[in-house]
Amino acid sequence: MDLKASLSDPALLRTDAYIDGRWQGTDRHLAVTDPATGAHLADVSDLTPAEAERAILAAQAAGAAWAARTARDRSDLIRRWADLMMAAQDDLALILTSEMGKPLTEARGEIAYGASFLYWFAEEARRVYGDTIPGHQPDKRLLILKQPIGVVASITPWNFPNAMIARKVAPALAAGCTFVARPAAQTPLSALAMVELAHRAGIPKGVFNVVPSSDSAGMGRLFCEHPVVRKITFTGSTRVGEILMRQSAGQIKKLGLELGGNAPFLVFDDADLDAAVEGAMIAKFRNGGQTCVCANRLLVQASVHDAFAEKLARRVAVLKVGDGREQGTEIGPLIDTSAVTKVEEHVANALSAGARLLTGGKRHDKGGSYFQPTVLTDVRPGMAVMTEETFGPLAPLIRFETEEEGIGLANDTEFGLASYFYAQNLSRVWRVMEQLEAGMVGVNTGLISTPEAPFGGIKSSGLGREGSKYGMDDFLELKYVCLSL
Ligand SMILES: NC(=O)c1ccc[n+]([C@@H]2O[C@H](COP(=O)([O-])OP(=O)(O)OC[C@H]3O[C@@H](n4cnc5c(N)ncnc54)[C@H](O)[C@@H]3O)[C@@H](O)[C@H]2O)c1
Ligand SMILES: O=C[C@H](O)CS(=O)(=O)O
Repeated sequence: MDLKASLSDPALLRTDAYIDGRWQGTDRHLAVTDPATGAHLADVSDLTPAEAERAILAAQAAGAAWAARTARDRSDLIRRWADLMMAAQDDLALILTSEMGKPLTEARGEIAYGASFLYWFAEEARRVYGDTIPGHQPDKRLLILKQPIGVVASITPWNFPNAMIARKVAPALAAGCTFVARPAAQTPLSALAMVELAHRAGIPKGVFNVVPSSDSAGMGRLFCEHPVVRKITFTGSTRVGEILMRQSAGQIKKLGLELGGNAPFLVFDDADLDAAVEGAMIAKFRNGGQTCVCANRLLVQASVHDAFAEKLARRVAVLKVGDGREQGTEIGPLIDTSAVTKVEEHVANALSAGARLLTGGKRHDKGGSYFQPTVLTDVRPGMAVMTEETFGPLAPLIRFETEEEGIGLANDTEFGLASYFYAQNLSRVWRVMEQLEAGMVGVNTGLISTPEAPFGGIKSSGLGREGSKYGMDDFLELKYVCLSL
C-alpha cells in the first residue's frame, strides 16, 4: 500500500527529523514496516546522539522566549495544534494503524485521546498559580513562584505512538518548557505528523523537536547525561525505566516514569457478570492486549467462575482478527513476531503447569504477527502469566475463594499501575478499592484513562502522574522567595 497516496494530506507523512523549526535529513535511515503485511512503509532519518544534540541546544535556545510568553499565548497555540490534530484525525489514524497495527477505530480513538491532552493542558496553562504565605516576621513577605523546569526530553513506546507523546508534550509546553521527543523506532511516523501539525499551528521553532533514532541506548544516555536536559519523561518497560534512573542519577535529573503493569481484574460473587465480561473485553483486548493497563490476570471468585469463564470464552472466540484497516477488525497484528513468541511462551508455560485452554491458544492462520485471542483457566501462582506482563491477547483466569484471598492474589506483584474489580456491595467496594496496591482502580469499568484523571502507578510501575490538574506539577519548579521589606 502506498501510504502517502492514501492520505488526503500527503504532507503529513514526514520522514526527516524536525529540529529548530526545520526538517533535517541524515544519510542514515531506519525502515518503518507495516506489522499487518510486513510491507515497507517509509525510510526515516536515523539520528545519532551527536546529531540529536542539536535538538537539545535548539530547545535550550527557545526556552526563555517560550517561557516569557503569556500563558494565554501558549494556551491558544496548543489549542490550535489540537484543532489541527482533530481536523487531520483520519490521516493521523491511517498513519498510526499502518506503522503500529491497531484497528483504525482504535487509532481514531487514540488521536482524539492525544488531542484531549492538548485541549486539557491548553486550559491548565492559564491556571499555574503561585502562593503568598503569612510572614514569620513583621517585615517578611513569603512568596511561592511556579516556573518551568526547562528542557524536557521524552522517550516513548510504540503502542500509543501519538497519545504517549501528547500526554507529555502538552503539559510541558503549557508550563513553558521546551521539548525533545525521541519516538520508538517502530513508530516514528505518528510523532513526525504531530510535529508537522505543531509547526502549522505556529508553535515556535525550537519549542518542540522530534529526533527519530534506532540507537535507543545511545539516545537514552544522551538525555540522561546532557546537562541542558532538566527532565526526562519516559513511558515504557520497568527494565528501561531503571536504566534511565541509574544513568541520570549523577545529575539528580527530574524523572517521569510510566512503566510496566500487571493489572488484576477481580470478579466477585456479587458482580454483574455480563457487565464484568464487557469490562474484561475492553480491559484485556483493547489494542490487542498491548497496553500497560491491560488486565493481565483475571481473578474470579469460585462461585461465579464457570459462568464468567463460559461467557467470556464465547465473546472472545468471535473476535475478528485482521488488518487494522479492514472494516470490522477488532484485533490487529501484534507489533512484531517476538511479541507473538512471548504470548506463545506464556500459553505453553501455563498449559504445561496444568492450565486449561478455553479458546484460541495458537498463532493465527493469517500468519505474520497475528495471534488467536485466547482464554485460559485453572491458572495458578507460579505460572509466568501471573508475574510477567504478557502484552498480548491472552486472558488467564484464576479462581479464588474469599475476598481476602482475591485481594492477596491481586497485590502479589511488583507492579502497581492499574487494577479493576466488579462488585456491587458498597462495603465491599470500599474495602477492595482501599486495599488494592495500584495507582489507578477501575470499579465496575474496564476503561479508566482520561486527561481529567492522574495516570500513573506505584511500586515498579513508575514515578509521577500524567494528565489531570496534578500533571502540570511534574513540569514546574517551586521557588520560595523571602522578601524583606
Ligand atoms: N505506564 C505507561 O503509561 C505505559 C504505557 C505504554 C507502555 N508501557 C510499558 O512499555 C512496555 C512496552 O513498550 P516497549 O516494548 O516499547 O518498552 P521498552 O521499554 O522496550 O521501550 C520503550 C522505549 O524505550 C526505548 N528504549 C529501549 N531501551 C532503551 C535504553 N536502554 N535507553 C533508553 N531508551 C530505551 C525504546 O526504543 C522505546 O522507545 C511495557 O512494559 C508496557 O507496560 C507503559
Ligand atoms: O499503554 C499505554 C497507555 O497509557 C494506555 S491508555 O490508553 O492511556 O489507557
